[in-house]
Amino acid sequence: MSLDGKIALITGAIKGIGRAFSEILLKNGAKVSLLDINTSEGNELKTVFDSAYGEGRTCFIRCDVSSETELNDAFQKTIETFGRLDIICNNAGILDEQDWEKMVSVNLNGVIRGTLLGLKHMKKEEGGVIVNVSSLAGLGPLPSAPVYTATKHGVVGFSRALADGSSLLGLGIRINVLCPAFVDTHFFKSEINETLAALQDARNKLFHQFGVLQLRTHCCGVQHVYRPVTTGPDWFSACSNCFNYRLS
Ligand SMILES: NC(=O)c1ccc[n+]([C@@H]2O[C@H](COP(=O)([O-])OP(=O)(O)OC[C@H]3O[C@@H](n4cnc5c(N)ncnc54)[C@H](O)[C@@H]3O)[C@@H](O)[C@H]2O)c1
Ligand SMILES: CCCCC/C=C\C=C\[C@H](O)C/C=C\C/C=C\CCCC(=O)O
Repeated sequence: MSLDGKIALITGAIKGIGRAFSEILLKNGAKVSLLDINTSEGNELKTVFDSAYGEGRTCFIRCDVSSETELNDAFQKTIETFGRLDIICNNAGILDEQDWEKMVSVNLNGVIRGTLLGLKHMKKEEGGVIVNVSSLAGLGPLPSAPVYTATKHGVVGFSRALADGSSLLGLGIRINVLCPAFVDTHFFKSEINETLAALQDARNKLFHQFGVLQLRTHCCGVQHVYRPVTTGPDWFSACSNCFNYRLS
C-alpha cells in the first residue's frame, strides 16, 4: 500500500495507538503531522522519526484537541508545512471518570472538531480518509466507565451519520470508525480507582472475553482501514479473538 505524497494528521500521536498509526503511515510513504500535548516528548519523537524515515517527513505540533483555537491552528500549520491534507486520524483520548467534563471535551468534542476541520481542509476533488478512534465501548457498555462509554458511543454515532452524509453528497471523503477492545498501551495501565476496584470482576470478565491486543496486531488492521479507495462509510471493530471485522 503506497501512500507516497499523502499527508496525514494524527492527534495523540506520540504514544500508543497514535504512535503506531504514525509509524505505519511513515513506513508506507506518507508525511505525518504529529499532534500531542507533550512538547518535549513530541520533539523527541520527531527526532526519532527524522533519523528513521528521513528529515522533512514529519512535523510535531503541540496541540490540546479540547482547545478549538489550538486545533484550528494545528490544522493551519499542517497545511502551511505540507501543502495539503489527505488522511486524518482523530485518535487522542483519555479515560478519566472523575474529570468527566474534560474527558468529554477530549474524546468527543476533539473528534467532532477534528473531523469538521478535516472536511474543511481536505481537497474534495482528491478525496480523503478520516479515521475516528472510538472503542468497543462505543458499541457496548464498559460498566466501570459510563461517561467514557458515552463519549465513545458519541464518536460512533457522529462518524456514522457523517459517513453516510459524505457518501450521499459524493464528497469523496471516507469516514471510518475504529472500535478496538483492550490494547496494551499506557492508557491500559491507567490507575484503577476505588470504583474500578469494586468492578474488578466485571473488568476481568471483559479482559477474558476480549483479550488484549498488542499494537503490532492492531497495526495490521490499520493498513486495511487506510486503503486509498473512496467508497461509502466503513467502520470496524477490533478485538483479539475476532480481530477485525466490518460491521454492516
Ligand atoms: N488502550 C486501549 O485499551 C484502548 C481501547 C480502545 C480504544 N482506545 C482509544 O484509543 C485512543 C488512543 O489510546 P491509547 O491506548 O493509545 O492511549 P495512550 O494514553 O497510550 O496515548 C494517548 C495519546 O494521546 C495524547 N493526548 C491525551 N490527551 C490529549 C489531548 N487533550 N490533546 C492531544 N493529545 C492528547 C497523550 O499525550 C498520548 O500521547 C484513545 O481515544 C482511546 O480511547 C484505547
Ligand atoms: C461490548 C462491551 C464493552 C466492552 C469494552 C471493551 C473494551 C474497551 C476498551 C476501552 O476503550 C479501553 C478502556 C479502558 C482500558 C483500561 C482499563 C480499564 C478496563 C475497564 C474497567 O476497568 O472496567
